Amino acid sequence: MENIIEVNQATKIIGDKIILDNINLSFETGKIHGIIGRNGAGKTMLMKSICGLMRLSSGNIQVGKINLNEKTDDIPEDIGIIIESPGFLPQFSGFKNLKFLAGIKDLISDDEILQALEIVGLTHAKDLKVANYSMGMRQRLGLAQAFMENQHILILDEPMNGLDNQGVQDMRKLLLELKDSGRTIILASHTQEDIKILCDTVVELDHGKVINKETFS
Ligand SMILES: Nc1ncnc2c1ncn2[C@@H]1O[C@H](COP(=O)(O)OP(=O)(O)OP(=O)(O)O)[C@@H](O)[C@H]1O
Repeated sequence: MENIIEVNQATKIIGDKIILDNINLSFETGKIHGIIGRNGAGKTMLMKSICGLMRLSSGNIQVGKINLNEKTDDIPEDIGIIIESPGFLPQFSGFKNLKFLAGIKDLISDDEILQALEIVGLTHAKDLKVANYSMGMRQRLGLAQAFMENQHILILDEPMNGLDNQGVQDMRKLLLELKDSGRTIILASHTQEDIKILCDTVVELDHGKVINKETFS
């Protein structure tokens, strides 16, 4: 299998602080890749760099055909993202929120939005205001937003945050289904069990450095 993402000597310095320190990683297509590490290790910053939301100080990240380096402003199109809590407009329904977001790129139809809502189990709540969604429903809507335009890479920073036990089980099942549909998922988590159940590989960061890499399958 090919690697859909290659991180080469990626370094990020803010002020006098080294946030990412010469990171070299490759992420194989169609797998779930875990990123672990204590608070402040650099997980979110690495994910933001891969999405093109943060520019590297040196090194580069190849995402499909796009090369992200200290000079590029490109944002890879094929990436769906959950970083921090997904923000929605609470006064509008789940469907309207997705329609609004889909309207930015205008790539998908209402039917495709409805299909994404069905996959995450929100068909029954599609017309309910997001203000009345539970935390788990918002997380599901966040996931729908991340993959509804058929993005092949999903970057998910602690998507289980705030979910109850059932919500976590449902989210795990969804992530495995998305993997089975060919997506590549990068998942930051503080939960050992999520990593054990979901991930094919895991990388551990500490102080912006890779301190351990494992491949399970
Ligand atoms: N805008 C910023 N300016 C300067 N330093 C920052 C900025 N954002 C984050 N940092 C620092 O970068 C380091 C890595 O932060 P990051 O958010 O990637 O950690 P994390 O591994 O995701 O942690 P957590 O588990 O708490 O989410 C931390 O030391 C943090 O203080």
